[in-house]
Amino acid sequence: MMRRIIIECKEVRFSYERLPVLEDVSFHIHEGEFVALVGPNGAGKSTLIKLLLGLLSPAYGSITILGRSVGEASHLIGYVPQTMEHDKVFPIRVEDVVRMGRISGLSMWSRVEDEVVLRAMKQMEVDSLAGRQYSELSGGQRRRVLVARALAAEPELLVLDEPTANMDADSEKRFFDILENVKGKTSILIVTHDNEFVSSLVDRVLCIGEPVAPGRGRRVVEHRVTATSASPPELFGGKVLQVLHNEVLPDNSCCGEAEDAE
Ligand SMILES: Nc1ncnc2c1ncn2[C@@H]1O[C@H](COP(=O)(O)OP(=O)(O)OP(=O)(O)O)[C@@H](O)[C@H]1O
Repeated sequence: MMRRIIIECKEVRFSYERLPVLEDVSFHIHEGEFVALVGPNGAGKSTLIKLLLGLLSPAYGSITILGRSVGEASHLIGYVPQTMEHDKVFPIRVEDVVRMGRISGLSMWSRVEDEVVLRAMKQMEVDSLAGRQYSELSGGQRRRVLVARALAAEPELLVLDEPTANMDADSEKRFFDILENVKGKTSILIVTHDNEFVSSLVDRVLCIGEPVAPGRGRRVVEHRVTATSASPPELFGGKVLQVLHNEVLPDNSCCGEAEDAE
């Protein structure tokens, strides 16, 4: 049995007016997979995320979420943006921020809703902060609360855009340690430069590579993180990457130690 494909990009091409950004981008993310999206500055990571969220539309190709169009199914994605402004004097408790992830929870308070909110807070280890004011938290704690809010919506895919940007090394390590609680339970796509921590967590890496030809858009190359392959040498946080080609994974092949691709 094959794992469910949560999101699938097929031959996607996108340009901003005359600036080609992405071309022939094809990949998919399976249920429970933890995938990193990496690439040099300006390569098109944010553009790809906006395409997945339906904020931009491909000029060519298609993106589907559980077989449905992005327009129909973008609510199945829980998105945590890189920066989120907050009103420093607006009084709101951590638990209420997380509860905002349950849109129906605001109108229909029920025990099930409470359980989902509590579970999301526990997953991100912010349950002990539930009664604290959001504005009084550290940057790292706030970031975890926002991930908990996204998890409270029980998304099929959690998209995190550079979640550890501007965090100190300790908070960053704690964030990735805690994110391990979520691994395997929700599919995760993380945009990151933090190769060292992520290499121990991710199943696959999507690298936005070189333009397909001078003056054209860039392609995405898929890799699987594996410590066992003899070559190529160190490429990603001390682990070895193996190039994959849109491989459909069998049911038991992700969320654990990576196995050989071919
Ligand atoms: N709204 C826009 N209009 C025109 N060009 C844009 C727009 N947004 C981004 N670009 C350009 O598209 C290219 C890809 O940008 P994008 O923000 O997707 O890259 P990125 O990989 O997320 O970069 P970074 O790592 O610096 O955040 C860049 O050349 C950027 O200048």
